[in-house]
Amino acid sequence: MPRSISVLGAGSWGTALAIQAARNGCDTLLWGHNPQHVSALNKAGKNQRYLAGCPFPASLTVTDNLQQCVQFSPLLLLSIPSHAFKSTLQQIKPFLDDQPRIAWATKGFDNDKGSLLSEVVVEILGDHVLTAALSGPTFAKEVADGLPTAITVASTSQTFASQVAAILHNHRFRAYTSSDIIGVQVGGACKNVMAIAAGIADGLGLGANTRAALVTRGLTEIMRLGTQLGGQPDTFMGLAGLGDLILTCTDDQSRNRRFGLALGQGKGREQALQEINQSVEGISAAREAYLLAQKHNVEMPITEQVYNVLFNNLPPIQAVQNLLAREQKPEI
Ligand SMILES: NC(=O)C1=CN([C@@H]2O[C@H](COP(=O)(O)OP(=O)(O)OC[C@H]3O[C@@H](n4cnc5c(N)ncnc54)[C@H](OP(=O)(O)O)[C@@H]3O)[C@@H](O)[C@H]2O)C=CC1
Ligand SMILES: O=C(CO)COP(=O)(O)O
Repeated sequence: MPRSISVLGAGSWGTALAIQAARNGCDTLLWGHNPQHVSALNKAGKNQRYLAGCPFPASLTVTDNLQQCVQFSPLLLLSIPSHAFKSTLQQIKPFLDDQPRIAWATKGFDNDKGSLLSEVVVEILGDHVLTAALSGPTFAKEVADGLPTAITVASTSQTFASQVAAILHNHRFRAYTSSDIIGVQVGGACKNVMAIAAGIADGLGLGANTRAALVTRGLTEIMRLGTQLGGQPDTFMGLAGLGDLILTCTDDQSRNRRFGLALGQGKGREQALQEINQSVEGISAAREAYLLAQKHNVEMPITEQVYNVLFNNLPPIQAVQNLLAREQKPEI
């Protein structure tokens, strides 16, 4: 496979992944949907809006032309928010060749049907497409700054997983492979809901014990849903599970955690979103995970409380009380 990649989505994560691939000797084209933003990126040689202070390597260029981007490389990496995932696939479909290779770093579910993004790819493009999902504890800024990071690339094709991983892997960025594309996607989508929960608890000033309890019990319910959907238990103990859960529940670089913090401090949903002014994937993920849990009869009490705070105006402190009022039971 040629050493080239097209990255779709010029936000913080798409830009960081494009920088990483380009640094790794890959010809890289980054697509952004906003022509003014793309022109500013090309002019400045960096993404001031989303990744200030991280200059582009020479082998990275930016375009607003989707057809050009799709035809630039046989490997496409989507890093757009989940709400735009399906519509972007519909837009690229006419430009694809007969053996598309699609990877994505988006963390979330389909915002209409709650499907996994791998199911959306099959629905829109067919089941002949080679697919891979990237997930793990990876703040964009730290990757762009070249700080050591590890990620999981999951595909049902070991060969494709290795090809995608090789484009990104280097001495500062370890790209592991996995065959569990379901578990990796569920871990990445659901940890954002737990980061909102942990943020709410910290915003309410509930302390370190509460946070650790939420992370641990959060992992339990993510595993319940993930294994019910076909994921492997071990995946949830790995980078795309526990690794990313710890990262986003405990560090204020996480937008989901900061959103929860704001809610816990008494701010409204719209004010919190405005202050963050970037993707907060845990909001739609809370709704989709809650509905999936109902559909599959999976117990997800933390997700349910986050859903009620976000969509039924439940006061955050009442959500905590509801969790604490649950019946006593065995841990495992
Ligand atoms: N940031 C991170 O550290 C990480 C993020 N992720 C995941 O990556 C995905 C992307 O998030 P991230 O880059 O952080 O988000 P950002 O909020 O940083 O950027 C979002 C980008 O998507 C663009 N966008 C919005 N709507 C559309 C659309 N309809 N079509 C195309 N582009 C659109 C935005 O453009 P505009 O500026 O015009 O709104 C912006 O460029 C999410 O699923 C996130 O969970 C995963 C790992 C790490
Ligand atoms: O997914 C991420 C890190 O792995 C980024 O988390 P936030 O979207 O909460 O900032």
